[in-house]
Amino acid sequence: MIQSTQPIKDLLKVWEVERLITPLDRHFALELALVHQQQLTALDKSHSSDNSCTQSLYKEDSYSELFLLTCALLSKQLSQQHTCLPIKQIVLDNPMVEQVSNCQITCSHDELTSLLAQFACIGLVSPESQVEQVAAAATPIVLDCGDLYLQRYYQFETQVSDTLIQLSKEPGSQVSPATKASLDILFPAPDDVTVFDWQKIATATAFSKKLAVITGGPGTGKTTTVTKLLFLLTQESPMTIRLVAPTGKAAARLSESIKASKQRLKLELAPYAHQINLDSLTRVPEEASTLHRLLGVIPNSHKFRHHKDNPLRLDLLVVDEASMVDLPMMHKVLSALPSHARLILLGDQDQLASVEAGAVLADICAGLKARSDAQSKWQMRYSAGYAQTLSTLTSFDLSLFTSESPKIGDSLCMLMHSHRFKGDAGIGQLAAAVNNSDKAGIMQVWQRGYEELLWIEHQKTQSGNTGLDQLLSLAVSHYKRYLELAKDNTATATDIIDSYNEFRILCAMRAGEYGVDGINLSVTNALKQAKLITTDVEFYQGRPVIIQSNDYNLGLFNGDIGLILLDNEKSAQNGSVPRLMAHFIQADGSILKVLPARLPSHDTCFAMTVHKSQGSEFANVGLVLPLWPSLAQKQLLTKELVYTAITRAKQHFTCLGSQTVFEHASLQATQRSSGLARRLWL
Ligand SMILES: Nc1ncnc2c1ncn2[C@@H]1O[C@H](COP(=O)(O)OP(=O)(O)OP(=O)(O)O)[C@@H](O)[C@H]1O
Repeated sequence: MIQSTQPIKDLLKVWEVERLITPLDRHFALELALVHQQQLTALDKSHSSDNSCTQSLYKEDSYSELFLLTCALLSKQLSQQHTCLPIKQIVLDNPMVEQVSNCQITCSHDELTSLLAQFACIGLVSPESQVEQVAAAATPIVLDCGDLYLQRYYQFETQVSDTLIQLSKEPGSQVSPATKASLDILFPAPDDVTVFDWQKIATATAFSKKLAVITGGPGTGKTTTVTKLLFLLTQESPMTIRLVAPTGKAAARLSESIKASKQRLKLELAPYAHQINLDSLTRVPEEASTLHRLLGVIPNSHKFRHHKDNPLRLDLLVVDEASMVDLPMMHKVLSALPSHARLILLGDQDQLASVEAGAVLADICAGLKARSDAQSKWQMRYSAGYAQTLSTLTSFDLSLFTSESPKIGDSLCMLMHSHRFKGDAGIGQLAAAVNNSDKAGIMQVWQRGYEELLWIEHQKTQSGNTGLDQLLSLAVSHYKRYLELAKDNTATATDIIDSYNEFRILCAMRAGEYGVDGINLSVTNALKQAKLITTDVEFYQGRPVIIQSNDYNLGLFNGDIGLILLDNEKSAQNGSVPRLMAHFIQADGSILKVLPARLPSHDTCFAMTVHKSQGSEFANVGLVLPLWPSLAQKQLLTKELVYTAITRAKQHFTCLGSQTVFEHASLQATQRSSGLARRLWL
């Protein structure tokens, strides 16, 4: 059932050298092969008199070879952020997808599935088996519905889906005529009665359900909706509410948005002060923290203080930017949730999936699409009974959106109208066309010549790339402002950081001339030429830094961005000579200062990856796409990546690229193998 030019053990080394697998993948496969061998030896001893065909069959070398190959493929799959390996996706005549195949699996996918199901190291999940039984069997690998999992990921996925399903079945607050009256005040009837106010429907959902997932693109009103909901809830009874986001930057932005939203709500509700208790607006929390902080980091440990046996002390948890939350983290959050607590997930399901394994938010929303392709439209999926409840509460007839198999559909709400982008504005149009993989639409938007959009074509000549030069001039003109402000002793660190955040270059990848490394170097050189940086020392006034690893003791986390600035404040206090410190804005708006020498691993941050930009927004964004992407780079260029980059921009979006690469990326959707959508929706 397996043919190869060399033993798989040797091929693993070849594949590692060719970077088809990582050293970790090879190590992992060899370790599991060892466990397999030990189990065979144990079986051998216990069945020394047993001559059954199956026993002898599995001792054959080719079976061990197949097992070793399968383990390497599974590990590779996990390294690429999938949570499982669907056996049907294995390319039988070239499983490692080499230039020239060195090994083939000579049986069909079905035969392969049946074979793998019989390995002692692989636990088979039958329709009757319970999650606990599978865990108790403690096989390192699990085979469920044709998908192979590591036991750990299988547990994460099944427990996350079980908890979400359970939460979606439970009620939130009791609805009453007073709830309807308050909703009517919070959301005045639209002029056009045929237009549904999905914000009102989402608020009613999150009020009456224990789980609410409110998704939508930028500016669709997720924060506005959740502010109104929290206001409504605080009218009812006191509640401990916590607001969190995956990164410090996203938490700070959530805090800012809630504050602004509360201000707007106060003005909007002023005429109704005699009907609704405005005082409870002060009880709506504004402070947001990171998920790490919420769960309680234990220094030098990967475990958190809060977990199943020491749950969080809260009644309602709001998680913003949920698309950035990976499967293991979602598992930790759900495990730490006390049994009475309610959960609201906010996010944009079309954004890049999390940096680590899984695509949890996209999987949660997957059931609202008839098909998995980009053109398929979203459609709500309410149970008939709940549609009726929502219709009564909101006065919108939701009977059109019912389903005979709603599953978790009652807990979902999708906001589709962006209030940030004007209907005809370029950024919104381009983001929508890319999100729909609409090739003709993308071309039309670029050709319309919107003031908000600038296309720069790579123009490679013998002496350089004039396209890149144009982007660098743009970068110099933007970064000049904050670098000059940094020299002004009267400017505060917050002012300087705000000015720096007006512009950012985003790259599709890290390495290469057009990756983060190359572009950071080019921008630094351009700023030196413009005399805006006048030193070669590592830490200079105004150097932007991005943290690359978590340092729980310092309170700095992967992706945090700060500026090296003179600590004028301290010197004004004690009269000392100001010294350079790294300044970071915290989620609560305060500044964290760290000695540059104490910073954990970090890089310069004139340019950053699109991945790291999630949860942030900038007035002006410049996206850099590679000129001639390699095959591996092409796989990373997806519509989610381009969409995320475009939607980081509030005022101007510039792209340095070539038309073919932009088009290729916009037409390619991210595929993350996972069984979560199936568990939630089938
Ligand atoms: N129903 C509405 N009518 C008019 N303007 C609205 C409405 N809802 C939201 N807005 C405005 O749209 C802007 C974005 O709203 P909000 O911050 O709530 O969206 P969001 O989805 O949370 O955005 P982001 O994706 O940036 O987090 C705000 O200026 C808000 O005042």
